[in-house]
Amino acid sequence: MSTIAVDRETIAASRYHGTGNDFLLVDADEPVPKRRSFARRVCDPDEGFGVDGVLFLALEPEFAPPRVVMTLVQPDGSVAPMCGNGARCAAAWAMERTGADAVMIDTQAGTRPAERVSADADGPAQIAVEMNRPAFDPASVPVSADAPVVDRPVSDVVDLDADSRVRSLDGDGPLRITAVDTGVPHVVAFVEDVDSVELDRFGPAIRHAEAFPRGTNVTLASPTSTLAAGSSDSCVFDQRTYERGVEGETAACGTGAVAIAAVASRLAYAPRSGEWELHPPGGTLRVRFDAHHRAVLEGPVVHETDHELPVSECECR
Ligand SMILES: N[C@@H](CCC[C@H](N)C(=O)O)C(=O)O
Repeated sequence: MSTIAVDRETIAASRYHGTGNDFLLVDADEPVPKRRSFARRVCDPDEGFGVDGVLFLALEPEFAPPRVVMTLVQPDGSVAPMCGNGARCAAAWAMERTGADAVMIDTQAGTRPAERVSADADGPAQIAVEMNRPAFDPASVPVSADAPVVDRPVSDVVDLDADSRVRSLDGDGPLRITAVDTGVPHVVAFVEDVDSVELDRFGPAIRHAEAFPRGTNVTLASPTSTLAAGSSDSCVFDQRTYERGVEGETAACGTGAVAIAAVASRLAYAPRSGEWELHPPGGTLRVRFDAHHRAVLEGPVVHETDHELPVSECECR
């Protein structure tokens, strides 16, 4: 095996989380030539930190606002083009280094402006990031179908066995799914109670369905009382997401939160304007759409710990 010489004994890394979706953040200047094996190692819950991914960040402070190039490498070594909570953590990291309250995040799914929306000394920073415009067309998701997968019976894409069957939101008939791209693909299903679903069985079946040639994240949503009342500009949903690349459920997913808002709006479960409040297990995320139908995702970011990782233990030479 070839060895790339590095003159450093340790790699600096910081652990952040956005609403419980946690990441190790590493400056792209750190000597990590083998990013996939590094990510597999440090994301491992036994040998590493058990985080949901590694964000390699290249800061470009000379611009106004400062820019940061973000690459997310996931626990399975795959690279995801976009990550809502990761982008919010990357923004906080860049803001700490530059003192700026606004930054631009360059992702593989486009450049995303981010800003600090509160500087409350007593609570976590609230960071908002402009997200991709949700797209339902088959080429964007992508879906191997001629027509968009919008409000289709789940049996159109996968044959779930009886134990994994979940009832639809109205409780009458099979589960219905909608596929949407929010920077990464999501399949959204509305159910009566997200906690009643065996997501560790239901998620992988859809995530690996042939209909999704690049795989998909699987997001469940159930409305809380605000939507049931049907009377508010603000809609509140419980959220659970099974993530591609993590191959498991995460405490929160930003692109999933935007996917819920986009699909709820498309299916007329919710008003097309106003603010959505999403409750994943890790906390609260907010989504709103601007005049150009671009989503803005907002929520807390916490800088948890700083680490010096021995190069020799990182499989990164
Ligand atoms: N947790 C993220 C999404 C990360 C990417 C996803 N796992 C994929 O591979 O598509 C978020 O907050 O958006």
